[in-house]
Amino acid sequence: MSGWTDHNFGHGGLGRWLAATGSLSARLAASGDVFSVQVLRQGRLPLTVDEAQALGVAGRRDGYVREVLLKVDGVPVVFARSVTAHAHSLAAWRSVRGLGTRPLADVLFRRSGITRQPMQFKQFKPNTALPRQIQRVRPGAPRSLSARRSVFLRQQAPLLVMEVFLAPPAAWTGPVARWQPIDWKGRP
Ligand SMILES: C=C(O[C@@H]1C=C(C(=O)O)C=C[C@H]1O)C(=O)O
Repeated sequence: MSGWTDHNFGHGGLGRWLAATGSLSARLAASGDVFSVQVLRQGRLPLTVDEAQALGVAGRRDGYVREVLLKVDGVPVVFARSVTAHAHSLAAWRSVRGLGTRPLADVLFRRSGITRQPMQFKQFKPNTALPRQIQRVRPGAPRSLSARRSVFLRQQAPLLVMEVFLAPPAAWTGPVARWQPIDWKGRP
C-alpha cells in the first residue's frame, strides 16, 4: 500500500497549496522576495518500489533522480523529488539533466507537448524514511509531512514529481513574514 490518495486531506491554506495548479515555484516566488532552488542530489540513483510502480519501471530499479529544496527568502519550504526512467532522462526528459538551479517548472510549464495527470496526496508519518531524510537537510521541519505528487507525460514518457511541504500547516496561511527563518519548534 503506497499510502497515496486522490483525496486532498489538507485544510485551509495548506489544503489550497496542496491543490494548487500551475507552477508551485511561481506561487512560492510570489510569496516572498527571493526564490531559489538548492539541488541536493541529481543523477542515476535507486528508485523506491512505489516510484518504480508509478513509472511502470519493472525489474531494475535505478532511474534518473533530482532532489531539491525550494527556498523563499533563504528558508527551505518545499522538498521536491522528481524521478524518471534512466532511458527517458536521455530522451523525452533530457532537459531535466541540464537544469542546475533553475526550477523544473522552466521545463514543465514552458514547453508544449507536456500533460499532467491528477494530483495525489500523502501524509508521511513521523520516523519513516522520508521524514528522517528531510530532518537531515531541514532540521526543524514538521515530523509528519504533507506531500503531493503527479505524473507529467512527454512523448508518453512519465516523470513523477513529488513535493513535500516543509513549513508547518499554519505557515501556509499567513503572510510572507511566516517564511522568516524562525525555529518552527515554536521558539522565535
Ligand atoms: C514542477 C515545478 O517545479 C518545482 C521545482 C522542482 C525542481 O527544480 O526540481 C521540482 C518540483 C517543483 O516543486 C513547479 O514549480 O510546479
